[in-house]
Amino acid sequence: MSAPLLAAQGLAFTHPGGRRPVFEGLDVAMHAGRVLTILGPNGVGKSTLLRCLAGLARPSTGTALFEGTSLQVLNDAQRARRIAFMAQSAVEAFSFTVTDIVLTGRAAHLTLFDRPRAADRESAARALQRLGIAHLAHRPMQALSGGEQQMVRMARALAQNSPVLLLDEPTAHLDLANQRQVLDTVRSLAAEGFAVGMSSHDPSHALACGGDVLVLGHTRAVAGPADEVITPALLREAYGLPIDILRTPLGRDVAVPDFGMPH
Ligand SMILES: Nc1ncnc2c1ncn2[C@@H]1O[C@H](COP(=O)(O)OP(=O)(O)OP(=O)(O)O)[C@@H](O)[C@H]1O
Repeated sequence: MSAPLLAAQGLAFTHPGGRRPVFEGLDVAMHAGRVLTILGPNGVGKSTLLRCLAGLARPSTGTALFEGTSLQVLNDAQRARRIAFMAQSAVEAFSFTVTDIVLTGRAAHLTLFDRPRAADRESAARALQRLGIAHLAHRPMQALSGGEQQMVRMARALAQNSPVLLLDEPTAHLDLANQRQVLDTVRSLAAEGFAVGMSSHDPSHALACGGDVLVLGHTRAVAGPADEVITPALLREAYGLPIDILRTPLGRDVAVPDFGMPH
């Protein structure tokens, strides 16, 4: 396989004043044309890791490298031209329209005094189209549902057109069809050569995207190709309940947790 676009070795992160590291000794490699899905229970450190990989949080040990260059030596615009990051939640300037919000994803391609050009507007429109939300373009962000806002924030990350995309729970708040839309988009971005990293609470998403997976557990992290690493035993270890891997009539492997049964 080619050299990774984004890589980190021996990464550790401890919150200021924190007694224990959130994680330590983590190795991560993201390749062009491949998806990396980060799985693991609540609070295990998925968002923290994504923020370290995006250069938005400073690891206590190790550093993330984009094509061998430490993110720490890049300024905000240089970093944003390499890595687009979608946070799990964000406070938006709600009076803006959806198009205005998506256009902010183009900021790294503009100087302080530039107004968005036709090409920036086209990028924004393409990102909305791609996620099937072009009809929302002129709506005020304020008037959208939580799931619609989430799709808009993903469109903003797409409009940034950076070779690495890091998406923190891009399927949170979404109905099943919109989860499918996001997964289709993630797969097609990888097919176009982007390196896409995302966190998820659903191991089926990692199986559906293929590529690599990093399963963060409270005692260890396991990484490798999704179809090899994701086993019922590892999922049980990570989440603490029985989880089967079943094949659907369409031949897709899905992870099915045992949620118990009615009394
Ligand atoms: N500012 C902070 N100070 C101290 N600890 C924090 C702070 N922010 C987060 N944490 C802790 O860091 C750990 C990792 O949090 P993080 O948000 O990365 O987990 P996560 O795996 O993304 O969780 P979730 O699946 O619930 O979104 C958690 O135990 C959390 O309580």
